[in-house]
Formats: sequence, C-alpha cells, structure tokens
Amino acid sequence: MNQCLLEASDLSMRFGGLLAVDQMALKVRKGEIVSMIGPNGAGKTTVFNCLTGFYQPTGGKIVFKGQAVEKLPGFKIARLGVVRTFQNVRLFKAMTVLENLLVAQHRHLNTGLLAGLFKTPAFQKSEAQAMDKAAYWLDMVGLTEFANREAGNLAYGQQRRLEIARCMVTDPQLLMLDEPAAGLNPNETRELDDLISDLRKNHGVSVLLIEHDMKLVMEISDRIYVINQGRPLASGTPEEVRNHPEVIKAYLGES
Ligand SMILES: Nc1ncnc2c1ncn2[C@@H]1O[C@H](COP(=O)(O)OP(=O)(O)OP(=O)(O)O)[C@@H](O)[C@H]1O
Repeated sequence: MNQCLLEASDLSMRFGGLLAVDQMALKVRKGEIVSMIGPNGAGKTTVFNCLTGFYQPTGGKIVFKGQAVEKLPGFKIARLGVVRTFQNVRLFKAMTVLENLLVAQHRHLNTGLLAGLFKTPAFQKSEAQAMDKAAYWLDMVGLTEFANREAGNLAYGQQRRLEIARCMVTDPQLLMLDEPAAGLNPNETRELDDLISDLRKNHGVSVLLIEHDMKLVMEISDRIYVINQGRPLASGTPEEVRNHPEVIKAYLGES
C-alpha cells in the first residue's frame, strides 16, 4: 500500500493568459483509490490531461513508477500502464461491444503482416487470448449478453461500464476515471462503486478519479485532493476533507 505509483509535483498548465493548473501536487500509491474534487472549471480535467500526456504541462514533474513522464506522448504513458476514461463517453459506437474490447488489445496481438496473412499458430493463440480476455471483462461488467450489440446502442450506464472494461483489457496499473458517475442513476452509481472497489481488491489496479458525486467520493476514496481555481486547496482522508474549513467555504461559495 505504501509504494508510490504516480507522483506529480509543482504541476502547472497555462493556456495563454490563463493559468488553469498552478503548482498542483498529487500522489497515488499502489493499491489506493484517490479522488480529485473541486468546483466546475477548477482544473481537474486539465490535471488528468497533463498526467496522461494529452497536454505537455508548462511546468512541474510527473513520475510514474520512478520514471519521469511529463514530456512523454500519451501513447507511451498508456504503454507504461496508465489508462483513462473521458468525461464524455468515447467508444467506437459503430463497432460491437466485443469489437471495442478487441481493438483495445491491438498492441498485445501478434499482428505482423505475415503472421496475420498466414494465421500462424502464434497469431491464432494471441487472438484467442484477446477473445478470452474480452469475454472475461464483459462478464465482469455485466455486458456478456450485449457482446454483439453496437456500442452506440447500449444504455448510457452500460456504455460507461464498457469504457472501464476497455481500459481493463489492457492490464493497466493506474486507472484514471473522469467523472465516471456522471449521468448515472443511484443504482448504477452503487454498481459503479462496487465495480471500482472490486478492480482495486481483485485486479491490483490503483484508481485516480475525478468525481462530483460526493457520496461516491466519500465512500470509495482512501484520500482526496481538493483543487480550486487551479490550485491545491486541501488533501487528506474523506473525514479530513469533509471537515476542512476551506473546502466548506469553496463548496458553499462563501467569500
Ligand atoms: N485546451 C484549453 N484551452 C484553453 N483553456 C482551457 C483548455 N482546457 C481547459 N481550459 C480552461 O482551464 C480551466 C480548467 O478547466 P478544466 O476542464 O480542467 O476544469 P474541471 O475542474 O475539469 O471542470 P469540470 O468539473 O467542469 O469538468 C477552465 O477555465 C477551462 O476553460
């Protein structure tokens, strides 16, 4: 539980005249579920975009498993084991549910031209493994019966679960979820809570999430970072954060 997986320090991101993230610090240890909360526009998604290589931060350091990653492009950070979902569902909507999970594993497939053309035993084996893994995660997120349905035709909550499955087939070490409960009803949110807890407990994944649903955040998080106007405002256990005067002030909008 103590080994540090991800650490960001003095993280800053400037868009022209706007300092969207200012001296943010954040740490995720192995096996932790950590949340980032803050009012709309506070800079949470920008922090995610910096951590995952979608933006190159204008300042600061990001270390994943001992390696500096702040200058790496997104695909390289993903290869190291950091995967994410987005605030708005981003699936291949015209593909089936199963195809979405197979495409996500393309990097693990033995896809050399000759291997593919001649369907070599190694190619067939890796294809079968990808299929097995897809079937496993479909079952885990309760979507087996929808395997051949177009992803775009799933209910919204199911699409959200498929996104998580699509991350999990790549065997991530750090799963980053951007507002996973947005648009979910209370039942679906409870299922999401169970799913995230299970991913940590039984699949060794650490989780960093941005979330506005305070009930979920307070129940699921080991630690919480509060960010306001791009700056760190408070951090600590759910209990510490809940009672922090600055947090109460920022959320209640007092001056
Ligand atoms: N690519 C960009 N170019 C210019 N400004 C940006 C860009 N991305 C974000 N911003 C600005 O940075 C600030 C932080 O935005 P960000 O989306 O990170 O906030 P957030 O905390 O995730 O908000 P929400 O909870 O509403 O999703 C906002 O003022 C936003 O308009």
